[in-house]
Amino acid sequence: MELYFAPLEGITGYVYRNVHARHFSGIDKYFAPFISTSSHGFQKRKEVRDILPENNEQMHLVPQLLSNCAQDFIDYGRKIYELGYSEINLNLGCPSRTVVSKGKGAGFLAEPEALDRFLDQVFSQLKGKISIKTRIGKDDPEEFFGLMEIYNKYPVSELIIHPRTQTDYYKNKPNLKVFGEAVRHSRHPVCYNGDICTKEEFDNLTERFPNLQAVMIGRGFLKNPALAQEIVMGEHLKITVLKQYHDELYQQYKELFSGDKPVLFKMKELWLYLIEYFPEYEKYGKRIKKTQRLCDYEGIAAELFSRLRQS
Ligand SMILES: Cc1cc2nc3c(=O)[nH]c(=O)nc-3n(C[C@H](O)[C@H](O)[C@H](O)COP(=O)(O)O)c2cc1C
Repeated sequence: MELYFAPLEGITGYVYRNVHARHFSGIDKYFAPFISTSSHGFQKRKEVRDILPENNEQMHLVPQLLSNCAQDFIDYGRKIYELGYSEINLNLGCPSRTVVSKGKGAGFLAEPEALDRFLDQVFSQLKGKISIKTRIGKDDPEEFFGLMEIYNKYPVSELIIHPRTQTDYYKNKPNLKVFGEAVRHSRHPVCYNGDICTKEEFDNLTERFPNLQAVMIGRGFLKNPALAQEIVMGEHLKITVLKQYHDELYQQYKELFSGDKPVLFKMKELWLYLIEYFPEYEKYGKRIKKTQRLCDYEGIAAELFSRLRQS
């Protein structure tokens, strides 16, 4: 069974992925955050930079596209295969209102006929591997049975299922009953995604579903960046390595951005998840959220690591 690092837009860009891959092992594939297609081709240099092979040498990367236009997907897809990638992932899970209102991400799930036509055109014209990351419906988990029939018609290389509906966002619990039905009825290898943050949660899931191709983890890896090696090799997170990982990430963001604000923005987003690992995390979490200057941030981070060493 393989372990995948989920795409987390705004957090797991190439700088983050490289730092993570340098300090922690056990990840079979990293998925890049989505690139939204348009009829004008790649729009932002930032998007291309994120998936350039020279920026991703230390990992197996799968680029992801967010699209409801088959021709745009095909045009972007060809460019991505030309870069040397063997797999592209289609995002049918993003629940954000701006994405859904355009009929993309999980919004596309509400239009099964259009989705069927989209997949028909894409699979007949693109010859590389295409995997799908999907939620189980727009509003109702029952939608998934119809969606499965559509997915089963095409040579999808892997079906990654986050068993929530779009309207669930990240609330409620993943629907393991519907996920189990999907595992039984899918023609394709299935990967589970959602709410796995500890080895115990991983073990419970894989005991219940022993035939999964892979498990994809997002926030769990942000909370404990050594979780994959803990699952695979029983190696727990070491404070020294965690500190090196933090320091290198911080350093790289300082080199990349000018001014305190964008660096703090990136680090604050990371701490939203990482903080739970530290003692008295609520108090420190608030202090990090409030900081406006890098020098103050550095003081709080140093205090957090020294508290962790003492605990
Ligand atoms: C901040 C954030 C950004 C995300 N960005 C993406 C994205 O670019 N593409 C995608 O398919 N899913 C995205 N997701 C969803 C995650 O990949 C994943 O499916 C979700 O967090 C559930 O898995 P987890 O419980 O292991 O985190 C994002 C989630 C969060 C919280």
